[in-house]
Amino acid sequence: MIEFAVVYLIISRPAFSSFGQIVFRLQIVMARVTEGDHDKQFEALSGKRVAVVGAGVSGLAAAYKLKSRGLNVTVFEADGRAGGKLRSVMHNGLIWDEGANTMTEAEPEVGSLLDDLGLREKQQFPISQKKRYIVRNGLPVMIPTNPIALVTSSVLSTQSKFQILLEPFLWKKNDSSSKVTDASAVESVSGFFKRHFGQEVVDYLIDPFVGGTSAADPDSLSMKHTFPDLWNVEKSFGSIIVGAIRTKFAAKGGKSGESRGSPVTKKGSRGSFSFQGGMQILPDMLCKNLSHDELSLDSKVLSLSYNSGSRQENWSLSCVSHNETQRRNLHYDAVIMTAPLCNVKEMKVVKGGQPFQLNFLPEIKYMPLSVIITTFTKEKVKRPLEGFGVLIPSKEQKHGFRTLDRCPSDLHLYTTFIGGSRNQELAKASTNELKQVVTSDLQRLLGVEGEPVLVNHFYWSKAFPLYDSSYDSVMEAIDKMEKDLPGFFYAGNHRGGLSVGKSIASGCKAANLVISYLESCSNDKKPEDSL
Ligand SMILES: Cc1cc2nc3c(=O)[nH]c(=O)nc-3n(C[C@H](O)[C@H](O)[C@H](O)COP(=O)(O)OP(=O)(O)OC[C@H]3O[C@@H](n4cnc5c(N)ncnc54)[C@H](O)[C@@H]3O)c2cc1C
Ligand SMILES: C=Cc1c2[nH]c(c1C)Cc1[nH]c(c(CCC(=O)O)c1C)Cc1[nH]c(c(C)c1CCC(=O)O)Cc1[nH]c(c(C)c1C=C)C2
Repeated sequence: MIEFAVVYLIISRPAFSSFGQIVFRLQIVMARVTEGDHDKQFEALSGKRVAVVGAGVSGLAAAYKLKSRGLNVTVFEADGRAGGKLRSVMHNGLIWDEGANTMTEAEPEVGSLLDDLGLREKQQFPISQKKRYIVRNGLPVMIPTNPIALVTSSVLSTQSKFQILLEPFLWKKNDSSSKVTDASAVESVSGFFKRHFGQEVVDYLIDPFVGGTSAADPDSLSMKHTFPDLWNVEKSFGSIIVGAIRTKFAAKGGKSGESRGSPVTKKGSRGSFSFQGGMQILPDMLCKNLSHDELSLDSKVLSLSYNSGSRQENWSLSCVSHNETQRRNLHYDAVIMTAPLCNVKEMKVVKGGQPFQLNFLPEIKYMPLSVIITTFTKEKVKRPLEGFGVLIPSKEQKHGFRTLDRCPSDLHLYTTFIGGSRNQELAKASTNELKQVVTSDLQRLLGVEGEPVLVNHFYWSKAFPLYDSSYDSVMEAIDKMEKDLPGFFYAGNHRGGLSVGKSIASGCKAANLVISYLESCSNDKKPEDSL
């Protein structure tokens, strides 16, 4: 049976707005407070060289932070372009994204970066942000966003609605939690939500949600790694509903207090956004800050070598261009690695002249995904739907729906994601086959007629790493690399979350760790230097 998550998104340009000025002024005030600290850091770090491997959003954010602290950075990118999973296309007046379509500002690092880059005025918020749909009985139904909407919604049966309301009394403990081995650590997302809310909630809310945020299915995903906050809520409160209410009240209580009431929380509350020109604007702006020598495109890192003996530039790195005409060997004081772990595994690492085997890095499963762009003239779409998008639960795929909108006035543009854990084979299908699938779905879902005006296909063979039950071993392996290799730091979407915001935060955290590491190195060397 064909099963996959299907989506479409409607974003209408004229309704986007921006709040650039107010936020920018706030940021200038904060910069003054920290000016003195920056001067000291500049002194301790000047002349230090850091290699950043990968020019995805995590690597570029790390490089931006390091450069703003006065460090010399070089970003190495295997591809001929920067951006990684952020990839926008402009064609005949149309703009679409073949990678991430939107991002949020839940992480404070994102807000600071948008302010610093002057990107506030380019932010675009989709209209009808909260109108998200799932397909039930073949029709799009709006996902309830508050308890009252849940009661009146047709997404769930009355029994499931009662089960949600009574969850504080009815939720079941994880049977395995009492065993000696902490088997609860590998509980699946579906197991966890079934214990709290029942199977229908898993099938019609959780399954489409995880499909639309990781292209995975709830049986394969580890609860601990996919929803760490909810995992901890259960540990603290037992009931998710009780935990959510108490956390919300605690947060409201804190808002009035100066120290806790962060402007970021307020900014972040506007939800998902993109930029005029698409998501690619973000890596493009980050690249603008780097000189030609600081961004080395078409430079695949093949090997890294650490030598503790030398007082400076302990790391040497070799890279090669696509056609292997250019091979270089360069020296650095620290390395931030942001390449996917499957690529790191292929690298040769040497420590103190001896091979440092990376065979402790586990095999990671990756989700393949095809992104299909189709446009239809407006008169050919009989039942247009306004909103953020539609997700199709696995259970509904028996209806044959497998199938996002951002466009000029006479066209509708749909972005359809096909693939994910339940549908790996179809993701690899030909453009023509996928065009038929998408057109047929859009026909049933939105009443489109005839053939699309434009079809564009982009295939990601490894779109997302799967945070499955074995992900603890992945985290342990990353920790081991960092512990055994001084000055080596790992960042990106394999650690702490898949989203653009979390990848940026991960890059910024790695940059902070590099700064602390280099400061500690320069402190250690001072007495020796004075000899
Ligand atoms: C189709 C799709 C849709 C998505 N939608 C969203 C969304 O709407 N919202 C959201 O928040 N997130 C979304 N995401 C997730 C998000 O885009 C990514 O998780 C995030 O951009 C990853 O950034 P990164 O820097 O960690 O990794 P990447 O972007 O993967 O960057 C890693 C870089 O390392 C380079 N590299 C690899 N090996 C080497 C080497 N040996 N030497 C040098 N360079 C190397 C790669 O070429 C790549 O450019 C989506 C992802 C995909 C694929
Ligand atoms: C298969 C459909 C997909 C759609 N987007 C993605 C897939 C796989 C990829 C993706 N989208 C988001 C993220 C970040 C996740 C995170 O941890 O924040 C990723 C990796 C953003 C996102 N998409 C949806 C939600 C609820 C979120 C979280 C942020 C937000 O609330 O805005 C749901 C969703 N995904 C897609 C659509 C059309 C859709 C809503 C109906 C496409």
